[in-house]
Amino acid sequence: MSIQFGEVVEDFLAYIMVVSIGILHGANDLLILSTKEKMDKTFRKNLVIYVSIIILCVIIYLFSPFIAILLFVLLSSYHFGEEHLGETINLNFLFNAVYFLAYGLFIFSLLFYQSIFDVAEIMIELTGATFTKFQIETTLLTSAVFLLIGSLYLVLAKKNEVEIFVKEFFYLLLLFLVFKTSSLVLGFAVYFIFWHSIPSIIHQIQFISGDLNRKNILFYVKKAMIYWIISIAGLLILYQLFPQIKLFATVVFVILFAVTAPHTWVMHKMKN
Ligand SMILES: CC1=C(/C=C/C(C)=C/C=C/C(C)=C/C=C/C=C(C)/C=C/C=C(C)/C=C/C2=C(C)CCCC2(C)C)C(C)(C)CCC1
Repeated sequence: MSIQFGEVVEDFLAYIMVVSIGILHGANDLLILSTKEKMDKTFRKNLVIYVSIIILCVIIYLFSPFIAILLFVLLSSYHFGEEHLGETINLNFLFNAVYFLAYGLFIFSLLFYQSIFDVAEIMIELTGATFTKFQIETTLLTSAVFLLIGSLYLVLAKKNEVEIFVKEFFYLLLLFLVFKTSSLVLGFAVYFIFWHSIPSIIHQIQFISGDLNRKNILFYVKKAMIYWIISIAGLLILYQLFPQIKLFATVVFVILFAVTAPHTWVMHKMKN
C-alpha cells in the first residue's frame, strides 16, 4: 500500500514536471526558427512545415504503431545526445550522429531495463506489443560499447579531455541510481527535465535574447504561452476522446511523440 501510495505521488510529481517545464521547452520552436532566419515572413511557412511533420508522424503511427514508437525512441535518443553533448563532441557528422544516438539509446535502455514491466504496460497500450528483455539488454550493451570506443578514440586522438568522460560517467551512475529507486515515469521525468529541458531552455534563451536574465526568461515564457496552452488542450482532449486509454502516461507519451520530430528538426537547425 505504501509503495503504491509512493508511486502515485511520484507519478503526480513527474506529470507536473513534464507538462510544465517539459512541454514549455519546445513551445518556442517557431520563434527560434524566425530568429535563425531573421525574417518574419517565414513564420507561416515554418508553421506549415512544423504541423505537416506532426501530421506525418500521426500517419506513420496509424499505419504501424510499433514502427512509429521505435522511430520515436531512435529520434529522441539522437536528440537527447545532441542536446547534452553537442557543445562538447564535434568530430564529424557521422561520428557525432552515432555517438549522440548511442548516448540516448544507453539512457533509454538503462531506464527500460529498470522498469521493464511498466514499460510493457505503456507500450501495449500504445502499440499492442512491447520490447523484449533481450532487445533491451542488447541495446544497453551495444550502446555502452559504442560510447566506450568513441570516448577512448576522442581521448587518444586528443580531441577531448579525459575529465569530460569521467564527469559523464558519474552522471550516468547517478542516473542509474535515480532510475533504480524511482517509478518509470518519475525516472524519465528527472532525466527529461533536469538533464534535457532546463539546459535546453537556457540555450534557447541565450539564442533568442543573448543573455540569461529575469527579463529574457519572462519574454521566453510569455512568447511560449499560446503554444503551451494549445498542447495542454490537445493532451486533455485526447484523454477525453479515447476513454479506452487507461494510463495517463500513455497520453503524455503520445503528445511527446507528436511534437518530438518537428522539435528535433528546429533544435538541429538552431545548433547548425
Ligand atoms: C510550436 C507549435 C506547437 C507547439 C509545440 C510544442 C509545445 C513543442 C514541444 C516539444 C516537446 C515537449 C518535445 C519533447 C520531446 C520529448 C522527447 C524526445 C521524449 C521522448 C520520450 C520517449 C522516447 C519515451 C519512451 C518511452 C518511455 C520512457 C516509457 C514507456 C515506453 C516509451 C517507449 C513510450 C503546436 C503543436 C501547438 C502548434 C504548432 C506550432
